[in-house]
Amino acid sequence: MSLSLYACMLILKEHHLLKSSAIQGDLDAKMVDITYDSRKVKKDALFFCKGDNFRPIYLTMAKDNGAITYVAEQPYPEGKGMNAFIVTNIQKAMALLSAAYFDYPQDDLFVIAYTGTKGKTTSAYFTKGILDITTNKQTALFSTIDRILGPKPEQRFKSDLTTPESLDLFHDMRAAVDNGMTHLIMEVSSQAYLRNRVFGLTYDVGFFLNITPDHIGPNEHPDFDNYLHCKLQLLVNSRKCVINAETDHFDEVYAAAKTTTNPDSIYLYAGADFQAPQDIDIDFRFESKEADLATSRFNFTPVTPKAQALGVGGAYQLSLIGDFNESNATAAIIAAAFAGADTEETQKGIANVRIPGRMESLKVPGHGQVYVDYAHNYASMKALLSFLKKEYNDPKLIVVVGSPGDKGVSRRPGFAKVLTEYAQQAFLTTDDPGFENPQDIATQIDQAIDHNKVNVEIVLDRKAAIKAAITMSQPGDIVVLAGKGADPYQKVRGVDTPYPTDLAVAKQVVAEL
Ligand SMILES: CC(=O)N[C@H]1[C@@H](OP(=O)(O)OP(=O)(O)OC[C@H]2O[C@@H](n3ccc(=O)[nH]c3=O)[C@H](O)[C@@H]2O)O[C@H](CO)[C@@H](O)[C@@H]1O[C@H](C)C(=O)N[C@@H](C)C(=O)N[C@H](CCC(=O)O)C(=O)O
Ligand SMILES: Nc1ncnc2c1ncn2[C@@H]1O[C@H](COP(=O)(O)OP(=O)(O)OP(=O)(O)O)[C@@H](O)[C@H]1O
Repeated sequence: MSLSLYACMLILKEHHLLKSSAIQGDLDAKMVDITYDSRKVKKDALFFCKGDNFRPIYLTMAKDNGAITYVAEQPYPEGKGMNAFIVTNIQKAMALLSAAYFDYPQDDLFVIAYTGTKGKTTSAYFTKGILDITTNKQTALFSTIDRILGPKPEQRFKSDLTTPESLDLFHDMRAAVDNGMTHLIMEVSSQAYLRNRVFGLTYDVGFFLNITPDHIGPNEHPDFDNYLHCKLQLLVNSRKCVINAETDHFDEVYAAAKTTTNPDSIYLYAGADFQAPQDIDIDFRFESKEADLATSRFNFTPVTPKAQALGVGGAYQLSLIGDFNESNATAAIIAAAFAGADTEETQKGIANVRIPGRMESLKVPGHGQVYVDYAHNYASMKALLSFLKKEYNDPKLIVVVGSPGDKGVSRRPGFAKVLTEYAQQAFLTTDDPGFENPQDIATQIDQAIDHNKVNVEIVLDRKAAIKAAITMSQPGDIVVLAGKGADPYQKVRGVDTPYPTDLAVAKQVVAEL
């Protein structure tokens, strides 16, 4: 892979990003490496000076290590003797130049993108389950949990971000193409748009699953309007748009899709009981059928002619319970149909999908049933707890939960509200406290709980909280270990401190009972 100075200049000029440039020699000179990390620079590299924590010394290091060109929002004396492109927006410049450097790998992939406050990972995994059959395992996945770039075990690794930095994104897309992948399913966070990680990227099909307040606060979105605005960009950048008609802010969401997409290429889905406004045609409906505590069954019905043309209507079964997962599965079925899956492949592929940390359960002899789930805001906890209340016929709910530090501050009153509405017993504990004191976070949640309705204990040691919850539970009770899913660490003061996972801790507790 390589990129010439001339190509950089043209791309930056075309997008009106170039403020000034300093070229040391021949414009045809080529960069054969690209990075934003001075520690990874190789000979003849293109280096991006970006980030809140960028220091000019990194440019010195990059130059010493062989970088010949830098891109930055201001000139640096440390870059003397190098080629320089000074740009108005480093994140946009990095996305565009990275796509060019890796030779536009998105053009060789059918790209399906999901955004939404909840359900991205689940929908992405359901889609992968189906398309692995349709494409014979030639489907890549960029999710919060894993990044899968090929069929071999060494082509799969844990994700650090839901949506990678642009340079990493295009690097991994190129690797996926080189590994023979033909399709890509990716989760797109609102942060990805806020930070221009996906700037210039167009998806073949883009999904808007839902939106509720989250990710608002220092280091994230300044307010809900900004959060919504960022999420809407996914639809603006999709060739076909698929929208959950039951989402809050539907009118704004539909309007965003229409700005760049003809209504013929916009599809809506909803549950069977959803009353749509008169001027709206729902293209796909799903309807719950009988379910047990291990399996969910539902019918999926294309209603309009354009939906029927996709041809994947029928009866479906999931190994992941929760009525919200039928909505996620509906999105996945539509995505797979656009990618060419038929009904049989879709039914087979989706039926056995399980996702680490989502609705994992554990039977505990002599005690209540344990559920581990990644629900970590008001909307997802409400979906989870109301589902369990209904399915288990109003059991006693014992919930272990904490709220992270340094972000998502709105989750704290949200947890207090949902615990007051549904739980009988809560153990407030630690969940990625970052640079905050976990006791303060727990106290903030506790203060907003109605103690006439819920008994609350603060047990900061998460393992001890899980032990206390399981030990006190009686047969017929439900113990919910919420918020961490399958996370194998606690983020404490900038360090990912190893943690065995909630399910592993629960199993250990049960073994010792
Ligand atoms: C606020 C935010 O999005 N920050 C991301 C961003 O950081 P940044 O651009 O400010 O970079 P930085 O960490 O300040 O580093 C400064 C620069 O110096 C460089 N450096 C550093 C040391 C050195 O010796 N040499 C050197 O060159 C670094 O490589 C970097 O380029 O780019 C980094 C990758 O280059 C990300 O790791 C980082 O995500 C942080 C860790 C993060 O937690 N982000 C969360 C909020 C996030 O993005 N979450 C969403 C999901 C949430 C949602 O649904 O919205 C996600 O997509 O994961
Ligand atoms: N459609 C939905 N509506 C409401 N809650 C949901 C929905 N889908 C999943 N959830 C809940 O949210 C949790 C997280 O689900 P999932 O990981 O699929 O979402 P996500 O959008 O990837 O979340 P995040 O951005 O936090 O990583 C699940 O464990 C479940 O409790």
